Amino acid sequence: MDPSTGASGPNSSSTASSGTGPISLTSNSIPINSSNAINNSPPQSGSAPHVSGAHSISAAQPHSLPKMDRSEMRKAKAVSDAIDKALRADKERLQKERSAKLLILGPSETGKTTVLKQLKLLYGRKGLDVERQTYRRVVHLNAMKAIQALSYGLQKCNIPLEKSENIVHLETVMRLETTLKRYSITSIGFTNPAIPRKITDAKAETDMFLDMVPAIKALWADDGIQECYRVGSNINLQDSAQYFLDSVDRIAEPDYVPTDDDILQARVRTLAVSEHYFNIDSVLYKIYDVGGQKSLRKYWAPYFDDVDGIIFMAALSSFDQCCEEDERMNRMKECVVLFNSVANHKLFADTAFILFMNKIDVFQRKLDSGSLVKTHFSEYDGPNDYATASAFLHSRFLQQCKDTAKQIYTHFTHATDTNQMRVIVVAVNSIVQRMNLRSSGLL
Ligand SMILES: Nc1nc2c(ncn2[C@@H]2O[C@H](COP(=O)(O)OP(=O)(O)OP(=O)(O)O)[C@@H](O)[C@H]2O)c(=O)[nH]1
Ligand SMILES: [Mg+2]
Repeated sequence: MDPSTGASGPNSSSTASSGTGPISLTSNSIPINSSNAINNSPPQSGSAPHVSGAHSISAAQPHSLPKMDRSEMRKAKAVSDAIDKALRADKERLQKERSAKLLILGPSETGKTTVLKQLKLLYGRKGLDVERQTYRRVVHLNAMKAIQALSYGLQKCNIPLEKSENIVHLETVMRLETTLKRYSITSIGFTNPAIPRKITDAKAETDMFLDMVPAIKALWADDGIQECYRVGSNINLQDSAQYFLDSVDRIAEPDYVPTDDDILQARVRTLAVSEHYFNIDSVLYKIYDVGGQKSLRKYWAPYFDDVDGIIFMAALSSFDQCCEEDERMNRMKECVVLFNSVANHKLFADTAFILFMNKIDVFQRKLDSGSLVKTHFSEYDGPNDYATASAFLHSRFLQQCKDTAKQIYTHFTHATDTNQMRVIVVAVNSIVQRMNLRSSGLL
């Protein structure tokens, strides 16, 4: 698959290519409630020269100027402070005028937090450095969960192990089930010091992982497990399974530090809505990442007011998966239902609506390994190739819009690919800005 660059248009789609040249965007990622949220932004044109002029009053005076007495100095200082204050207010007002609120919505595991990580990488001052060390344990847990899911999948799909001597490893992995359940990784457990120590004890997790390394390596090399990886679409396996299982030696190194790619591949379930600030092309974006599980969707509504843009994430690769919460429901069909309720929401009538058909790489891999779209969408009678099948699945979403004039901008995305996301974020920014100008009557 070789995605080609193209501008996205209303109710049409595009896939941005990797490797496009650098972009000239200034960037800032500012933590919530940060008092320097505005001050850290680049100065607005016209304000800086006045600020320096105002400050010169309290600096040492040149000899040629008449001397001021104390009361005159105080007055001058008061005037200077007042000018500073007015300039600050002006700067904040200008900043607010060039700001946008963006929600990232969609079901669980569609890649919402991954897009946010990319924004941190592309526009954050510290990239992913703040969380890098914490991800060490996440990576170890992800690798253990991956081999565990494959071991259970082996039984579910009735596939025998290639080497009988690996049975002992299979038993080791199965025995870990209850232990691993305790170590469920969520965005709350990830950051909340109030969570019981056992769950946040990174050393215990890493030790457990190191003990399991021989079992993980032996099982991952077994043809039975490999077969299960190829054919098991419903064994609850993370998309990053292969990435981490191929990297076991590297991530088991004593001085292992997660790379940016490791962090993008790592899976942490989001439980609480989080707010993030980014300065993209001099526009201050307030971006919300939400938890996509069904039980968490009731927490989305309070954020629906005054939204300038929505990125709705759908996983193209979920066409052959069932929902985690309800095994009888197809994941993509459930996603289409959710899309219907968001796209037709009355509060979003004038909101820029961007649909990310994500995980194109996993989708391609599934088609290549013989998973048939027709098996899950009986009305589909086209060939099982990327172009036709993705267009069909995309049309399921577009059909949901009751307002036929509503513009849905689609991108076919690979959210773990930073080069592709760099191009797509620029396109999203321009869509949101265009919609803003239009709704304020300036376009
Ligand atoms: N291969 C591949 N993996 C992806 C892609 N996008 C996201 N992932 C992986 O999918 C997993 C889930 O992604 P998240 O960003 O955590 O999903 P989410 O939508 O935030 O899920 P919730 O927080 O539960 O709502 C992670 O392991 C990501 O690395 C993609 O385009 N390709
Ligand atoms: Mg998330």
